[in-house]
Order: sequence, then structure tokens, then C-alpha cells
Amino acid sequence: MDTVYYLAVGSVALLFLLHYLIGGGGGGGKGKGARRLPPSPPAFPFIGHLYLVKPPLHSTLTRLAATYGPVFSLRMGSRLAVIVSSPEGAKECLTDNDLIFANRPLFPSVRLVSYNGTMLGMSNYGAHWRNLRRVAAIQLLSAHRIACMTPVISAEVRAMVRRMDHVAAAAPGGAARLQLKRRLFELSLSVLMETIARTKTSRTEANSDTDMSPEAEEFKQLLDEIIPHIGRANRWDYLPALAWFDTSGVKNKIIDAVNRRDAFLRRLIDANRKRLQDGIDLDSEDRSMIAVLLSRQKTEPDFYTDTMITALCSNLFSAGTETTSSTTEWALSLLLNHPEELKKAQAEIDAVVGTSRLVTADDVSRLPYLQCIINETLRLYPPAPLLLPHESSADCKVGGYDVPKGTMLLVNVYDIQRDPAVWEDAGKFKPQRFEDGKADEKLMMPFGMGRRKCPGDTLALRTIGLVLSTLLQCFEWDRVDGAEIDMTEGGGLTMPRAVPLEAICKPREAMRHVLKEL
Ligand code: HEM
Repeated sequence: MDTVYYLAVGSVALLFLLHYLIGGGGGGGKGKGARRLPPSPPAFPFIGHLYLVKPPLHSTLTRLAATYGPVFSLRMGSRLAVIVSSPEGAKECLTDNDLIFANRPLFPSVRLVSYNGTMLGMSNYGAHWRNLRRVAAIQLLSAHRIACMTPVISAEVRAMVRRMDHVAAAAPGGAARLQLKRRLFELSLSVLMETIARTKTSRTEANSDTDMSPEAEEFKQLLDEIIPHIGRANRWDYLPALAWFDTSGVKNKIIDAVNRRDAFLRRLIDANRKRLQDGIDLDSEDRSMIAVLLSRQKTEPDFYTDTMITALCSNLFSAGTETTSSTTEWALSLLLNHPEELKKAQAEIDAVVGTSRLVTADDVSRLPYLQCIINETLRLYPPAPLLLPHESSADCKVGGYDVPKGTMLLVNVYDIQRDPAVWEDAGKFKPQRFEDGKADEKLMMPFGMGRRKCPGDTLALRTIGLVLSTLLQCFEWDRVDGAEIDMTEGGGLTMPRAVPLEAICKPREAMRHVLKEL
């Protein structure tokens, strides 16, 4: 199969060469003499720098920035990309030139998963995007909605802790070896399912102590099938002329997973439609987001189509689950490798909350050291290390270089937040660097910046704070066989751990009576 592929690449490269020779130029070629593009490594004809693009992409780009500087360019097949790895460059792109860089590149793979680029996170800047963003902000992510969601988050955290306590009680010595990611993913998904769709996961007596509900299992599986194909440099994403030589069948794999994802979401939408038809939830204050959108469908059917509702739910579920659960998993991993910090966090919770009740969402704002731990985790392991790709809608300048219209922008947040010129002991886990506003002047941007900044940051931080503090309050944590936790980063659009975290979890003696009441 690969022979066919390389033959095809060879033939098309030849065509491109001819195209150059007869004067057509390529990529940024028109008027190239007058342009000063950002520096870049040597490129091959046709594929450009694709040969350099190895996962995880943020690490490759960090290495290249060390040689080519904080603003450099790569030609990824047919697409010019500018990579920015300095706080100044990031600000220049996402504050001074924010409007110019507010578009998203529409790759063939993205087209497939985003309803042709109409999803909130993937659509270009404009009236459609503004409407979607307003709907998401008002119906799910506003301060008011998040306040309404807080009891749901608390209930899900309690349920997770109860299940973990049961598993520990049944394990030898009352300490269980747990894989955390699956439980944390389920929690994030359950919170979103309840608020977006007013649908509880279908846990029964029989599966009450498993680490994932059937719905979480199904949705996680779908994301695991879709996400790796989107963040990666698929040949056919960057070499669209070769779309029909998709020898590894990426396109069909994506289509299959997307169809199953849509069926999952349609079930939630249909259940809400039925409730509305039965006169349930018609006007209640805490109606689901889907119920609100379905009622609007009656008056504005052209905007609130079923596809729009499915796309928005899909976007919120996928944006809100992996990111939030990965951050908590990274935070626990860091704490397990730094037991003195773990003890310090537990001591703070004991001092502020005590051991006679569970920590609440309101307590979290009174736990400054816990906030420092979350900040430090997001600094070292930003779940979207390159943000989402942006695209320029007009010619502009970045770092004094010319950046043509249609260029993809990757902001290497991972590199920026580990810059040794800005952060002392940049690679080390030191939560205290955030104490007393000491790092306020430094650029932290795990949620991005400007118009396309993450609209879910408040919800994410609230969830992570409550989950992490509850896990620390209720359990003693230990490494499996005392071995150092492997901190290798995985690749993809998000930055998961390469190896899911496993840890030994044992209920804290002082919390036994509270756990018994859950
Ligand atoms: C720790 C958790 C999270 C992190 C680190 C995170 C980070 C990000 C980043 C970096 C972006 C892209 C910003 C850019 O392109 O400049 C983004 C976009 C987005 N995020 Fe989040 N996110 C998190 C949680 C959430 C949650 C809980 C939701 C909602 C349920 C959410 C919804 C979205 C949406 C809808 C977008 C697309 C915005 C747009 O393109 O206009 N995120 N997020």
C-alpha cells in the first residue's frame, strides 16, 4: 500500500516541480521576493516540513524553536504554519492581531468531525460563531449556570468518592490500586450530561462500583478513536491532492466514529424532545441546555436545527471531558512524585475544612495552596499545549516577519510556560511560585487568550478544584510499589499522560465516619 502512496507522492511532486518551472510558484511564492517569512528549516519539495512532524507535536516544535527562534514557520504539505513560542509573540498574535487570527483552519479531518466546520470550536470567526458562543455562554457556561451546576458537580464527586471507598474496602489491607483517568473522565461527562441533557448515566446495582458508567465508556471510546486523528499530521489533511490515497483508511475510521458519536447525542436530544412533548420541563428554571434549544427551534428553526444542537453538544462534551480529567490526573501524578506537597495540601484542607464534613465548592476558594497546585499543573501540563490551531484572515506581521493570509498559527503554550528566562527552575513542580500573587505578571495561557479563549475555564477550574480537594481530603495516596510516576506526555490534540495514572488509594482514618455517610 505504501508503495502506491509514495508513487503518488512522487508523481504529484513532479507536477508541482513543473508548476514551479513554468512560473506558477507555490505557497507563499507570489511576491515572495518582497516578503520576509519567519525562518524555517530546510524543506522537501511538495511535503515541505512534514518529515519533521513527529508526535508529540509540541515537543517537536519546542526543539525546533530552540534552533529557529520564537517565531518560525513550517510548510506542512500545502499549508504554511507559523509557530510562536514566546509570551511577546503570543500577545502579538492573540491581542494585537486577535481579530486577524480568529479563524480556524478547516482540515479534511476537522470537516468530518465538525459538521463541515460549523461547530463552535472549529468555525471561522463571524456571525455564526458569535451566535453559538453566546448560546454556549448563556445556556451553560455563565456564572449563573455554573452556580446552578455546582450541586450536580458535588453530587458526582460524592458518588465517585463513595465508589472508590467501596473498592478500597473490598481490597486487601483496605487499599485499592486504581486507575484514575477513567473515573475522572466519567465524572466530567456525567456533570455535562446532567446539565446539558438532564440525563443521568445508567448505573445500576450491578455496575454501581465500576470505574465507568456505560455512557462514559461509550463516549470515551469514541473520543479515543476520533482525537488522535485530528491533532496528528494526517497525510490527507496536509496533502489534500492525495485524499484518495488514504491508504491507512483514516477517513473511514473517522466517519465510523462520528456516526456513532452522533447516534449517542441523538439519543440525548430525542429524550429531551419527548420530555417537552409530554409537557415535562417546559418552563422550569433549571431546564437542560438541550430543552432550551429545542424550544427555540420552534421560533427560529433555521438557526436551532437538530444539526446545530448536536454539534454544540458534541463540542461541549469533547472540549470539557478530556481536558478537565487530564488536568486532575496530571495534578495527582505530580503530587504523588512530590509527597511533601501532597501533605501540605492535605494539611491546608484539614485546617480550613476539618475532617467532620466533606469539602464544598465554596471552601475551594479558601484553599490558596490548592489553587497554586492547580496553576502549577496547568503551567507544566497544559491540556491543549498548542491551543487549537488559528488561521489568519488577512496579511499581517508577527515578530517583524510577514505572515500571509491563510497561514495556520500554532501557539506553543507548553514552551512558553516552561521558558527558563521567565520561570526559575522552569521544569520543576513548585506550586509555591504562585503564592501571594508572585507570578501574576507572568503569562499563563492554558485556556488561550483573546476572542477564541476557552469559554469553559470557570467551569473547568471549579470542577478540578472540587475533585482534587475531595480526593486529597478523603484518601491517602501512594505510588504503586513505591515507583516514581512516569510523567511521559502522550500526543494528540490534547496532552494526555502516555501511561494512565495508577495509584494506591486508602481512605484516611480521620475521614472514615464522613465516608460512611455518603
Ligand atoms: C482544564 C480544562 C480546559 C482547558 C485547559 C481548556 C483549554 C482550551 C483551549 C486552549 C482552547 C482553545 C483556545 C484557542 O484556540 O485560543 C479551548 C477552546 C474551547 N473550550 Fe476549553 N478548556 C478546558 C475545559 C473546557 C470546558 C469544561 C468546556 C465546556 C464544557 C470547554 C469548552 C471549550 C470550547 C467550546 C472551546 C472553543 C472556543 C472557540 O473556538 O470559540 N473547555 N479550551
